[in-house]
Formats: sequence, C-alpha cells, structure tokens
Amino acid sequence: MPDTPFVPAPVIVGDEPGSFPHGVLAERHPAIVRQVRDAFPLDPPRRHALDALLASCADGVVEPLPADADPTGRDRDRWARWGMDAYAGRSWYDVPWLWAESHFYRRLLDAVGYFGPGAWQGVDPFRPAKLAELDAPETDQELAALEDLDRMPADERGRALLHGSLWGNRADLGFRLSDRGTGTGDEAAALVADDSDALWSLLPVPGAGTPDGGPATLCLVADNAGRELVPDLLLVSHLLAEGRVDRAVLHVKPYPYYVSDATPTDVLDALRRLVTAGGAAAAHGERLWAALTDGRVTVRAHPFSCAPLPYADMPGDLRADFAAATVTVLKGDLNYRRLVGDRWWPPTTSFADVTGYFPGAVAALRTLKSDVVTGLDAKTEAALEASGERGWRTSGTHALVQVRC
Ligand SMILES: O=P(O)(O)OC[C@H]1O[C@](O)(CO)[C@@H](O)[C@@H]1O
Repeated sequence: MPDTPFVPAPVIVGDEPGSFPHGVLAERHPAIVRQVRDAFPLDPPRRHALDALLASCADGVVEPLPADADPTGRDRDRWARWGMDAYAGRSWYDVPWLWAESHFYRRLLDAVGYFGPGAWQGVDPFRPAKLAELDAPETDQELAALEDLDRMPADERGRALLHGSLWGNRADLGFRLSDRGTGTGDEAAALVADDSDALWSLLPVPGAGTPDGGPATLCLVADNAGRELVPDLLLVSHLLAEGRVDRAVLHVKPYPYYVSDATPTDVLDALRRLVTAGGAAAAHGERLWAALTDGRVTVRAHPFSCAPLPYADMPGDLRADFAAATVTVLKGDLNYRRLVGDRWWPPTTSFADVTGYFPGAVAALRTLKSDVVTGLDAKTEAALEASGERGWRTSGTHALVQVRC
C-alpha cells in the first residue's frame, strides 16, 4: 500500500466533443447497433427496440432497465446496486464513461431479446464476427507457426507466447517467429512499460519453488474471444506444461459484452479450434481439454465481470478468488481501466499505488486503446508526447506489461 495517500484523478466522462470517449458514445455505439441489426433477421419488435437504442445514443438519457430485463430480476437488482438510481435520467455523455459504455451493451442485449423469453434468448449478437475471426486464414497461419515455436528453448517459447497473448489484445496474434513475435524488435520498442521479468519471477519453473512454496495458481482475467483468447489459452497451456502453474482460473464474461469479449461459449469455440487444428496447436488444445476435465483449469463467469465499475468495488467472493492466486493477470484495455480506475491519471502515477487495493500480485497485459495510463517513467512519457503520434494512447500501437508483486 502507498505510504502517502494519492489524490484520485478525475473520472473520465464522454462529454467533450472531439475526445476519444465522446467518439465512442457518439459514433461507435450507433455503428455497433447498425451492425447487429444487419447481421440478424430480427423481428419487428426487436428492430424497433434497436431503433429506440439508436435514437437514445444520439441524444437520449440513461433509462432504468425495464421490469422484464431478465427472467429472475437478479440482474436488475445488480444494476440498481451498480449505480442505476444515480444515473437514470442523465445524459449518456454526463455519467462516467465506463458506466455509460457498459450500460450500452446491457441495453443492446435487452433490445435483441438476449435475456428472453423467446427465440432470441441467449443468442450472442456478436457471435458471427467472433466465429469469422476464429475461422480466418490468419488464424491458420498463426497456429501453424506453433510448430517452429515448439523447437525453441522453453524460456524463449514462453516469452513468445507471452507476447502473443499481449499483442493478441490488438486481435493480432504475436507469436510469429520473428523479432516482433519474440519481443526483440518493433513490438519491444512499442512497449511503454515492461515488467515481464517480474511476472516470470512470480511463476518460477518447478524446483525453484513458488514464492510461498505452495501450488501456483494463475487467475487469468480474459478479454476478447477469437484471436486474443487463442493465444491466452496457449499461454496457459505452456505454463501448465512447464509446471510454472499447477492450476489456472480463467475469468470470462457471463454474457456478450464490448462486442468481442469472451464468454464460456467462446472458450469452448477456441478450444475446439485448437483441438481440431492438428499438430502443435492440437497438443495445446488437448492439454487444456484434459486440464479442464480434471479441474486444474476452471472457467468462471462472475456477474461482476460485466459490472460498470472499477475492480476496487469488487465483491468479496471475487476478491477471495484473486487473493488465492499466485498472480492475477488482467488482459486488455477495459480490464486495465477497471483495474487502475477509469480516470485522467497523470501517466507517471505509480501503478503500484493505484493497484494497492488489489488482493495479491497483479499483472496487466494490455495494448493501449483508451486514454487511461499509469506507471510510465517520465522519460517514456516525454518521448511519447514528443513523437507527434497523437494516438499513442488509443490506437493500439503501444502496449504494456505491468506488475505489482
Ligand atoms: O478489448 P479491450 O482491449 O478491452 O478494449 C476495449 C476498448 O474499446 C473501447 O470500447 C473503445 O475503444 C474502449 O472503451 C475499451 O477500453
């Protein structure tokens, strides 16, 4: 914990035209609604509901969830606890951006009938795009590259797979057998912070023992399905194979979220993709299949994974899960925003300080796709600002590995 309390920076809201958050609310969300409307032969009630959401995105206010928002009413209660009463009736642009974005996805699922009853219950509106990504020829190529990876020394292979998982967050598997993939070329230069040595030291090979001498458990809080989840699974498989972890808990979303976020169904799709790929990819898939079967790997879809709140507000059972892990690795931009708080932190704000509340060791693997960043040294920040690259915070061209032990 920090010795001196730090002053939280302002929470990000999307009220400034021309800003990145404003663009997401004003342009990206309507585009997502149109994409979903075009992807399915939805019936008139659902098309009207999507049109109403489109109108609301343009100039509307946050509305309470309808009485039939979910069959049990439990999700409605959760949203009440998560701030609905405070934000209902206010403009999407005036409430915390994280809250507004998360709520948008909840409304979208309502509009398409995801929570039922009816034929559309449980139909993931983003599934066609997720499956197309898994079936893309690029995925074949990336899985084929695993054959060469298998011939590398284990440490090098581990680093390549870590970078694959990291850059997979840009939907770009990074374990290609080039300088980029192994982190010694362009992609290494694109790292604005790199604590990967600290991460490896938390998960030593057997014999060196875990820091507390007990079995090593990895919590991996996944982000996107498809071409991010595949390298995440490969990394877990590698860590199991090397004995660096004995168990892994994979946290995914309980329902479709932020377009491509992974759900339990997406885990099964990715696993099947590996198992049926043949060669080295299938060996990874089979290892994971066995580990799921005997309980060394478990999948959790905690409701808080779709909460519009920072992890600082996590409930006790989730806190206990993370506390029991040797290290919790959070993937992606959204998880990073929730980990450090979706705030206008000065980039040199200490990552250790802002994550001091998190139970146990924590690592972030993220490409930068929003304004939030912490833990940069002053030299790196100055170089990025001087580079003239306006989008370094938001374009996904830069990445970070940050660890708080
Ligand atoms: O998939 P990731 O890495 O979590 O990124 C999602 C990011 O995309 C956005 O939804 C829009 O760019 C951000 O708000 C969010 O942080």
